Amino acid sequence: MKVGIVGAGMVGSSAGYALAVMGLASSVVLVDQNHDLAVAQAEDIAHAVPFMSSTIVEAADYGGLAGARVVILAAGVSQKPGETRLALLERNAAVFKDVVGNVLAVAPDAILLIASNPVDIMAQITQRISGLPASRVVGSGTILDTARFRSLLGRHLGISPQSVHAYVLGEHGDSEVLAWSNARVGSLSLAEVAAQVGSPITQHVRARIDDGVRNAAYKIIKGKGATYYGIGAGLARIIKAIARDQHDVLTVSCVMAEIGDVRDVALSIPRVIGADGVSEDLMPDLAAEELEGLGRSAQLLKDCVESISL
Ligand SMILES: NC(=O)C1=CN([C@@H]2O[C@H](COP(=O)(O)OP(=O)(O)OC[C@H]3O[C@@H](n4cnc5c(N)ncnc54)[C@H](O)[C@@H]3O)[C@@H](O)[C@H]2O)C=CC1
Ligand SMILES: CC(=O)C(=O)O
Repeated sequence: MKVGIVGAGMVGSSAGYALAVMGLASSVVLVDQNHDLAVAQAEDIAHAVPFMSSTIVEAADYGGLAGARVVILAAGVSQKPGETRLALLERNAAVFKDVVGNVLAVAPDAILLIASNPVDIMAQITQRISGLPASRVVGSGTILDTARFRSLLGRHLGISPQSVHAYVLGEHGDSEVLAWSNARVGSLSLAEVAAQVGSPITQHVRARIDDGVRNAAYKIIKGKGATYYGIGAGLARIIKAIARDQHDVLTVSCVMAEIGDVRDVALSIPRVIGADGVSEDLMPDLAAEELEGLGRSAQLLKDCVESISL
């Protein structure tokens, strides 16, 4: 399977690296307006391949994306320390006006996997520009926030994050909702497991984990300028579900006809994803305050998307 990546910066190259070392694609093609950067990233990643897989990694112009089953869109600007994701909207919307048309001109059948921020709104803009069905325009959404939540819960409990089933919903951003009420570990409720391992989820623990998830990007960007390993692996995980038609449940962002009182908005809930993109939305049963938070998140995203003229 060929995977294209537009935007060969930190996020795009990290996704390319993850795909190559995991051997999830037969070919990865990097495209960037800075062609020299794309060439350098492709070469560097290609030098990891002999240790891990047989993926062919190349840089190209848009023509090189012909035949790609999935194209990751990671082009545009990223946050400076202290800047919100929403502050990037106008600049990245302008970038996508060119990028989406260029991709579809050569890869009309591809699934578009959006990473650029603010990712929910960029996914919605991409769907509008492309006219593709929502199922084929997939934002990475809260896949990364969900991983952060599982990582912190797992660390608190002394249990592998892969055995923690907990989701972050709504915006990939400040208004996101940690779905504590239906978090499970193995097949047990979080409270049961926490009691059995002697690590209760007190209000203090909950606040610490919430802060660790919600503000992770701000802290990492302050420390090293950008986040990229987490999302690189997250994008590769979504592509694994597509490449192997796994029908996995992942929190990705897609335009939904309605959520609560808000119509036509992209945000994350658990969704089934396979070879054709998203096939099902799985709306979880939430506590009242989580449902209210999700409604506020949806309304905020809707207001932002309406503020942008396309
Ligand atoms: N969805 C998520 O969970 C995450 C999203 N991001 C977002 O991903 C995006 C990329 O971040 P980084 O890779 O760190 O930025 P970066 O600055 O390292 O890379 C962006 C690349 O886009 C290229 N680019 C800009 N305009 C272009 C155009 N018109 N055509 C082709 N290429 C173009 C630039 O030349 C640059 O190489 C940002 O919007 C960032 O906020 C970052 C981390 C996590
Ligand atoms: C930058 C970003 O969106 C993140 O790391 O969550």
